[in-house]
Parts: sequence; structure tokens; C-alpha cells
Amino acid sequence: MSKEKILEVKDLAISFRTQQGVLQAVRGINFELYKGETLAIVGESGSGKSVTSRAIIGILAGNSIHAGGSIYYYNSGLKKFKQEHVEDSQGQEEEDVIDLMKIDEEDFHKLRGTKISMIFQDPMSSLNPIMKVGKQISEALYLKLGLTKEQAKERAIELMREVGIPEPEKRYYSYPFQFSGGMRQRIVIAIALANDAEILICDEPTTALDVTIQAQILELINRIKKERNLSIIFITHDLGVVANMSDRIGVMYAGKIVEYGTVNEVFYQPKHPYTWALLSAMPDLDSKDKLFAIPGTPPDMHFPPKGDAFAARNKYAMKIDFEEQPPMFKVSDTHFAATWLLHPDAPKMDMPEGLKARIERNKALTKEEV
Ligand SMILES: Nc1ncnc2c1ncn2[C@@H]1O[C@H](COP(=O)(O)OP(=O)(O)OP(=O)(O)O)[C@@H](O)[C@H]1O
Repeated sequence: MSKEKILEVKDLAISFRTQQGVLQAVRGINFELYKGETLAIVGESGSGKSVTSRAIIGILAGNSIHAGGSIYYYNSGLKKFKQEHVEDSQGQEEEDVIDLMKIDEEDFHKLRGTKISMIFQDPMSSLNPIMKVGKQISEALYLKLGLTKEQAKERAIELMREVGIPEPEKRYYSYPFQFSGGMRQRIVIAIALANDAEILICDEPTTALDVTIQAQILELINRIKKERNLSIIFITHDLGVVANMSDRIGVMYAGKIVEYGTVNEVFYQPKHPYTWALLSAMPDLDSKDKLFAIPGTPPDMHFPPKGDAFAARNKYAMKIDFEEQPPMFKVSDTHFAATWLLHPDAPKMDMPEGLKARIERNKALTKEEV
């Protein structure tokens, strides 16, 4: 995997004005995205995954407040900016970095739907219901890449073939409602490819599909990622989906990233009790154990807790968890977790025995498959 950074989310904070006051949806998150990698962001409903991805693509709701932080896009070719965090190192003035939270509408239009594309759970939300799908793909090519109408049509048919639409010459003239959910999601992917996107944000793209179709769409996303060196942000509440298709995972809880690391680190050496809970709640075909449900509910983000937001649901919580927010502790060069359990003075606490046994079983299974 190349290590060319394409995106850097820095101390990003997004709130919303609501009738009950200000809701703090994203509370200072940090992550990087590299070229050609898939970063999964997982967490329960309401943890701030969608708000994060909507901030990146610039489609936050009107009542949102940019409470702080930046989203740096590297080498967009759009402009040369000098940003605070790169000022002091030598030669950085030359770097092409833009802050997506600061650029104007016109520049954002050049990026959204072109360099950055998004696939949603419901493909209909990205498609025009009364326009033939072929036209929707070729329009992207025609408007944004300056091809002639004939060239655009030819290319659109090629793209339909590339994403696995059978008989693309014929289906070019069909309307979205004439396709199944899985096929519609393929059309949305074809539009993203038509735009030559560099970053593809997938927000629960397979949640509404049945399992077989889900696997096919995941396979397609994986294939185009490899073929085009795409960078993917994959948002899901389902850890099972990302196990086989992400390079790194960020676990979100109550508007913060509480743990991130490579897929192996998060699956095999999880450190945050919330990650333990998420992993324990994953259905496991080989286990006869009763499925673990995470007790309690996430906090009301109008009044985020003072300490570790997971403390109230965490049976391993210590006094300090209710009083002070834990910093990100480094586990390895690629693995970090925000839990006081990693403080050198904390009592030695390992993951639950049941989870440890599951992990060992899964490791053994993976070895068998190799
Ligand atoms: N326009 C809005 N106005 C008020 N609150 C909002 C708005 N959009 C999102 N929120 C709130 O922000 C928080 C984070 O929402 P977000 O959609 O990012 O969660 P999520 O992790 O993506 O969950 P889901 O999987 O359900 O989409 C939630 O509490 C949500 O209710």
C-alpha cells in the first residue's frame, strides 16, 4: 500500500442547532486517508459517522455549525494554500493543500461529485428517478470531462459493463426504477467512476441489500479500488462487513474516534472497551454463545458526558472515566485508543475471556483459509 496522504481530518468538530439546544455530533476527530486504501469508520447509530462523511463532501444540513477543525485535501490540483499546520516545516509552501472546511462554494463544486463521490444506503437518493440511467452516467462525462455526446455515451456503456450491468447497450435506456437495488447501486458506482473520483465515500452502501447482493457490491467496490487506486471511506455499523475489505478501521463513539488501527490490530488486539463490546456483539457463525448486546444507550449529545462517553455502559470503567476524557494512547505506530485502561498506572485489564476465545477461534479459521 502506498503511503501518499490524500485527506487529513484534523480536530474536526460539528454541532447542530436544535430545539433542545446545541447537539455536539462530532467532537474533535482526527484521521488520515491514504491513496489506494480503505478506511472503515464503524460505530453505533448516532455516533457521528455520517456527519463526518457529509462534512467531507460538503453536504451538511443547514442547521450545522462548524465548531472547529479542518479537512485537508492534498494535491487536489485546485489551489495552492498555505495552512497553519504545514507552515513551519521547510519547503511546505509548495505543497498543494486545501481545507475543505474553508474553500468557497465554487471550488467545492469542482471537488464534490468529481474528485470526491459518495454512495449512500439508498441509491435512489443519488439518482434522478425520471432520467434514463445511461444519460445520468454520460452527463457526468459530458459536463465534467468535456467529451462529445457520442464519446460520452460510448464511455458510459463501457462503465456500465465495468460495474457489471448485463447488456449495457440496452440497459442504457432504462430508468432507475427498472433496476434492482443492487443494480442501482452499481449505477451509482458507475457515475462515481465517470467522474474519475479519487475518494469514494460509501455510507452503509449495502445495508439495504440482501446478503448475496451485498457481497457482490463489496467485491465490486474492492475491485475498482484496486484497479483505480481509489481511496475509500467505508461507513458502517457492521464490523462484519469491513473485516475483509478495509486496511484500517476507526471506531467512533459519541462523536469521537475511540480507537483506530489496522484491521488486524482492531480485530485481534482491540484495546477500548467499546471496541470489545462491538466485537462481542458481532454474530459469530461458529459460536454457540448467546449474542452479546451492548447494555444501555449512547448519551444525549446535547449534554455529552464529562469523561469517557462510554463509561456509563462500560463495566470496566474506573473513577477517572467519569471525570476526565482519556487522551489517545499509542499502542503501536499504527494503533491508538482513547481509554484510561492504557494509562501506565491503570490496573492491568484484559479483554473479556469470551471475546478472547472468539478471537483465537477466528485467527485459527483465518489460518485454515490461507
Ligand atoms: N441536521 C441535524 N440536526 C440535528 N441533529 C443532527 C442532524 N444531523 C445529524 N444529527 C445528529 O448528529 C448525531 C450524529 O449523527 P450521524 O448521522 O452522523 O450518526 P451515524 O453514526 O452516521 O448514525 P447512523 O448510522 O444512524 O446514520 C446524531 O445524534 C444525530 O441525531
